Amino acid sequence: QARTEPKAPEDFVSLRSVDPTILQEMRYVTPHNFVGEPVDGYRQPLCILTRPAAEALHKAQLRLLRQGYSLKVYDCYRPQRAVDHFVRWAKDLDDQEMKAEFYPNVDKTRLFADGYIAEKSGHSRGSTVDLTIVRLPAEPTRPYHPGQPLVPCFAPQDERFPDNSVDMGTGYDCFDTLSHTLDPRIQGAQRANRLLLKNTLEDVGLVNLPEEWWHYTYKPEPYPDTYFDFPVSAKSLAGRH
Ligand SMILES: C[C@@H](N)C(=O)N[C@H](C)C(=O)O
Ligand SMILES: [Zn+2]
Repeated sequence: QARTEPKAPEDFVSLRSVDPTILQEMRYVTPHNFVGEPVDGYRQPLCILTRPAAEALHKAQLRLLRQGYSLKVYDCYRPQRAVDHFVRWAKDLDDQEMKAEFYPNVDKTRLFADGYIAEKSGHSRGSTVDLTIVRLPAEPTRPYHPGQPLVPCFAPQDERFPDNSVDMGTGYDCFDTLSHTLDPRIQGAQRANRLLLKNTLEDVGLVNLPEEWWHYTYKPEPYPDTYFDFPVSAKSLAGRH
C-alpha cells in the first residue's frame, strides 16, 4: 500500500513561484553528486524553501541582475531521509565511486567530522540553500553521464566538470579545505566571486558556513528546531490555501 507522505507546512514555497529568474540545477535529483545516484526523497528538480528564505534570495537576485549576474541554486530544502541516505553512504567504505571528483584528498571517514556533511542538516529546516553566481547570459550546461571520467573538483575551471557559474576556485560540493570560503590560497577573481556571493547574501540576512563557499542559511529561521521529511515534489506543496 502506498505510504501517505508528510506535506510541507503552509509557509514553504517553490522558489520558482517567488523568483522565476533564479537558475536551478538541482544536483541531488541526478546522479551527478558525491553519492553517484539520485538521493532519497528528491522526486522532482524543485527548489523548496520557507517563504522568508525565498524572499531574501529574490532581493539578492534583484541586486545581482543589475550587475549582470544571476543566482543559481544547487540544493534547497533537503528531507531527513536524504540526510539518512548520506549517512548510510558514508558508512559504506567500499563505495568510493565519486571520490576522484568530490573528495580526492579527504578520507571518506572524515566527511562528517570535517564539517562537509551534517547528520542533522540546516537544509532539512527549510531555510538553508547551496548556491553560486552565474554571469549572464548563462552558457548552456552539459549533462553528466554516469561512468564518465572524473576530474578533481579543485582542478582549474576549464578542466573540472563544466559549470556555467563564475569561477569560485572549486566546483560545488568539493569536500576540501580549498572550499573554505576564506581559504587564503583562493585569491584574485575567485576570491572576489566568493565575496560577491557572501556580501550580497549577508546583506539580505543569510549566513555562510565557513567550510563551504556555497552553503547559506537565512536567519532568523522560521523553524530553528524542526527537521522535516516531506519529499521534494510539487505534491508536497499541493492542496494548500
Ligand atoms: C552536503 C553539502 N552540500 C552540505 O549541505 N553540507 C552541510 C554541512 C550540510 O549537510 O548541512
Ligand atoms: Zn548546504
